[in-house]
Amino acid sequence: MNSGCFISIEGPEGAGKTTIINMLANELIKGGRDVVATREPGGIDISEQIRGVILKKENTMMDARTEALLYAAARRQHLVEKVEPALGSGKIVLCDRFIDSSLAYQGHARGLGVEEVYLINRFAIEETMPILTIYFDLDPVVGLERINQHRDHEVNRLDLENIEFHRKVREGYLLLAERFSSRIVTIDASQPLEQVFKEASEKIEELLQRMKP
Ligand SMILES: Nc1ncnc2c1ncn2[C@@H]1O[C@H](COP(=O)(O)OP(=O)(O)OP(=O)(O)O)[C@@H](O)[C@H]1O
Ligand SMILES: Cc1cn([C@H]2C[C@H](O)[C@@H](COP(=O)(O)O)O2)c(=O)[nH]c1=O
Repeated sequence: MNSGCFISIEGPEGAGKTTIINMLANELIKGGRDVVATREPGGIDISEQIRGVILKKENTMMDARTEALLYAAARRQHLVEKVEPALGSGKIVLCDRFIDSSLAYQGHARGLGVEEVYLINRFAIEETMPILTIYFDLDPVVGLERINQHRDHEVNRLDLENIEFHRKVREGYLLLAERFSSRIVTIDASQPLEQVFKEASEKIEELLQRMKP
C-alpha cells in the first residue's frame, strides 16, 4: 500500500520539465517535505542503461514496438526499484515523464495506438499511477529552439525526429489531458520560467493540502 504522493511531469522536448522539477524539489525540501526527484527513462542504473540503448542517435533501425517495449521495461524497473519504495516510505516522488510519455510518443505520434501502448504499460506498472500529472504545453518549435540553444543538452534520437512527429506528440498530450482531466493539469510552458514554476508549485500545494489527514 502506497502512502506517499506520486506526481509526474510531462511535456515535449524543452518544455522546462527538468528545470522546474529541480526548483519544485528544492522548494518542497525547504518546506520540510521528503522528496525524491527522478526521471524516465532512467533514474536507476538498469533503466539508465536501457535509456542509453533507446536514445542512442545511431540506433536509427529501432522498430517502433521495440522502442515501446524498452520504455515499458525501463519504467518497470525504475518503479519497483525506486518509485514504489519511496512512496511506501511516505515520500513525494516527482517524476520527469511517466506513462503519458509512452501514450503520446509511441501510442499517438508513432501511431502504435494509445490503447495498445497502454496495455503493455499496464503490465509494467500494474496499479501504480500518479495522483497528479502536470503537463507543460508548448509549441514544439519553441521547445526545440530552447534545447538547441542550451549547449549542455544531450541531443538524443527522439530529439532528431522531424517537426511533424513533435507536433503529433503535442497533439497526443492534448488528447490525454482532455481525456484524463481529473488527473492531468495543463500549464502554458511558453510563459516565463518563474510563472510556470509558480503555477506548478500551486497545483502541488493544493494537492498536498487535500491529502492531509
Ligand atoms: N519557461 C521558460 N522560458 C524560457 N526558457 C526556459 C523555460 N523553461 C525552461 N527553459 C530553458 O529551456 C531549456 C530546456 O529546459 P529543460 O531541460 O528544463 O526542458 P525539458 O522539458 O526537461 O527538456 P527535455 O525533455 O528535452 O529534456 C533550458 O535551457 C531551460 O533553461
Ligand atoms: C519516458 C518516455 C520518453 N520518451 C522520449 C521523450 C524524449 O524524447 C526522450 C527522453 O529524453 P528527456 O531528455 O529525458 O526528455 O524519450 C518516449 O518517447 N516515451 C517514453 O515513455
